[in-house]
Amino acid sequence: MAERATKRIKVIGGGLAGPEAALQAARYGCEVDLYEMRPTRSTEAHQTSDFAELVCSNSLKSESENTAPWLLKQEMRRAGSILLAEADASAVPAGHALAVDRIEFSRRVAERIAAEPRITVHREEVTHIDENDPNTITILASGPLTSSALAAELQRLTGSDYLAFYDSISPIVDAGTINMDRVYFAARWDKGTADYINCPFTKEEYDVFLDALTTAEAVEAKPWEQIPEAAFETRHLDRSETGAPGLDSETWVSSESKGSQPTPEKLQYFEGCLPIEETARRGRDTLRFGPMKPAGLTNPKTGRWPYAVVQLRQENLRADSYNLVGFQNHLKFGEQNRVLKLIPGLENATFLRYGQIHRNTYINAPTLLTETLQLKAHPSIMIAGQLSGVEGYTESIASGMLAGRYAAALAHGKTPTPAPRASANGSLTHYITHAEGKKFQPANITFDLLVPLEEELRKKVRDKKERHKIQCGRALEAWNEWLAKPHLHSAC
Ligand SMILES: Cc1cc2nc3c(=O)[nH]c(=O)nc-3n(C[C@H](O)[C@H](O)[C@H](O)COP(=O)(O)OP(=O)(O)OC[C@H]3O[C@@H](n4cnc5c(N)ncnc54)[C@H](O)[C@@H]3O)c2cc1C
Repeated sequence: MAERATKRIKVIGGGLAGPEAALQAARYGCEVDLYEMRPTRSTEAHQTSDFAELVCSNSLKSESENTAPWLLKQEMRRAGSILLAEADASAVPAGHALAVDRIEFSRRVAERIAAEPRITVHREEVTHIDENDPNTITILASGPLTSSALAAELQRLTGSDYLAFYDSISPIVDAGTINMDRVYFAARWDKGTADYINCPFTKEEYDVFLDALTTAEAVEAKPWEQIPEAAFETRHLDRSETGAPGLDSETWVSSESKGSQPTPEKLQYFEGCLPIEETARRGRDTLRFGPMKPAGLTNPKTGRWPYAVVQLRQENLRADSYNLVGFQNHLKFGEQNRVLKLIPGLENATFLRYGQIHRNTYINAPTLLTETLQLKAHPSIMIAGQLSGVEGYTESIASGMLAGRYAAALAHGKTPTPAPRASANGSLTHYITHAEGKKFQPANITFDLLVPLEEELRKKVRDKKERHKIQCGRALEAWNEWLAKPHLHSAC
């Protein structure tokens, strides 16, 4: 039984990081107030008032052993991440990836929160944070779509400007409206189970589709999409879903640009992270070698790879809806309905959701945050989730998990010990707190962030997979040691 903490924990945000932080802090004996503004006030992307709503894809990325997303999840499982456990319990078939039934996932998280007597839920927008309250540790986990009043409050506290960048949503199609005679199930290179529906194109079909896509009408930029006159770089981050084997069928790519205000005609996009129509404009074959890559996807009807392919990934356990992998876009809904129906097999499709693009907010963590996710200027305020500069569902949950544990230690009058640098969790934190402030970009977990192998070992082990295996082994060892440290247990 955990001993009672002397300070309360206030968690702002009922998305992914917030509930995980709240549940962790409660588990370690703290009284927690969890604030969520929905349904009173919603964001541009959320559609429900549920906790832990996945606003876009339903994938928590790769489960392939010795990949970076797998490593992060393994560490989280060992540390007892509550949301990841509920994600595991809500899993749907998705080849090498962990994808979840989003409704079931949210329902389970809500159940866990309701069952925790130490958590009090407040359905209200937080617009003020008292940095001088000696009795409260605040975890700010209000996400990439933090309400503007709270963003202004954050600016007051940090004294620095916030950033805006763009992020995209792929369309979802009603499975019952897919013409199954024209499509086929297959796993790329026959690796894993054949969970993806593939829509095969001939050259003629591809040409027609490409012409329609590149000339379709785009949405005008809304006020919330405008990039503010940022003090440092403005950026765009996007996901390009590839479905490639060995990957988690989802690769987030980012790059940066110095931004000026976008015009309605032309939003600023970044190399390697474009909406599908922008990628298509790069060249007639760009899609065929990118998100519409047919390699390894043999069509059983022809025995050959098609000219190009659109992959559909299962959305929920009932398998009654699928998302169009990599088809985030910024087209008008009517135009999407017209253009996407040119995809073979989707000629009579009903789209349950169209692609969209949204503003995101995050802080300049290298300047503002300590390795235990506390604001340097106000140590009783912590930042977790996407707002802290990590990128992705799993990374946001991981960050909430760490914040909850650190906050619990602080509430018990202990000094939290940061996650070890060698671990995936520690590497993510190390990245956001040590990257160059001026060029800071949010990041997913990748091997680039982990401690590299010594030069000698690198030369000896030529195979990349083998090197990754060694890095994962070292990370898990360091993580286990950290988990076993008494300072964490003394907080419970
Ligand atoms: C449009 C979009 C699509 C994305 N798609 C993906 C994807 O497909 N895959 C992926 O891995 N990542 C994706 N991300 C990135 C990121 O993983 C998610 O945004 C993730 O939900 C971040 O978790 P979080 O807990 O930090 O924030 P959120 O999950 O957004 O939770 C923050 C919560 O805080 C609440 N809130 C905001 N302001 C206040 C306030 N003032 N008072 C009280 N409550 C407040 C919000 O209502 C929200 O519920 C996407 C992001 C966006 C914006």
